[in-house]
Amino acid sequence: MPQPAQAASTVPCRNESSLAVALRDIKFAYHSGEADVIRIPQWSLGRNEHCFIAGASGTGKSTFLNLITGALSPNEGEIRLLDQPFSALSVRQRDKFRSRHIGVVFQQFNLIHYLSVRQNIEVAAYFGGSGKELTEDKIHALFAGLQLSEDLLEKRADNLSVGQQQRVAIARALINAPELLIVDEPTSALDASARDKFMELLLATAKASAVIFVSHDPALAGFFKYKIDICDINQAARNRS
Ligand SMILES: Nc1ncnc2c1ncn2[C@@H]1O[C@H](COP(=O)(O)OP(=O)(O)OP(=O)(O)O)[C@@H](O)[C@H]1O
Repeated sequence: MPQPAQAASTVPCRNESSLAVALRDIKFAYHSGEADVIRIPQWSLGRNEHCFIAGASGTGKSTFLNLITGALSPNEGEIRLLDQPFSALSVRQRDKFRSRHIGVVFQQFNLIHYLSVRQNIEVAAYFGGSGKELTEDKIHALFAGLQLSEDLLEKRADNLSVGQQQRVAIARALINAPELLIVDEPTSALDASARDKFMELLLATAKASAVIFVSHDPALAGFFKYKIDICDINQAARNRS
């Protein structure tokens, strides 16, 4: 069960090599000449640390996640992931880095609906460089950890319940044992007891990864030691509100 929510806390500073994410002097606007949507002088997350990020609509949570996954590039500043200069990599290098080191669970899960569950996971494993034999073992372990029946493996993704899709999306995100897991508001379709169970499974399965978890739902903050409001780190949102 979640612990009661505590006051927002930031992740303490560490030396660079122990960090999963390090942001410095980040500025981002969607169009040149427009006001910045993101302005973060400094923020970091240690390896194996799990951080909950809340924030009102429009304060830049999705933009922040897109910068960290490399879907967007900062106009200024540096993003280092796992002690690598991620934002300075070419698009191709960034794609490769993402496949190998970052797992993402999207709000809408983004499973490939016409592929089977197994194929969805194998595609991620292929791009992440995991071997086929290893992948079978990992699927087995992940399905056990996430309490998913292996009978689902040959089902098409669009024939799953929402709860099953969520857990398959986590299995897919974790198949390459990513050092960094990014989760964007995945519990909105669940009732309170299913949501708590989901959180427990997710965080236990991702124990060895750094996790950034974004949600509107303050009830989920209690699952995390570190919790912040995006406005605590994003000066652009703070100045707008
Ligand atoms: N593609 C885009 N082009 C221009 N502006 C955008 C674009 N996407 C988002 N914005 C703007 O950037 C700001 C931050 O949006 P973002 O989606 O990151 O917020 P959010 O905190 O994730 O919101 P929500 O909780 O509603 O999903 C908003 O003012 C939004 O209008």
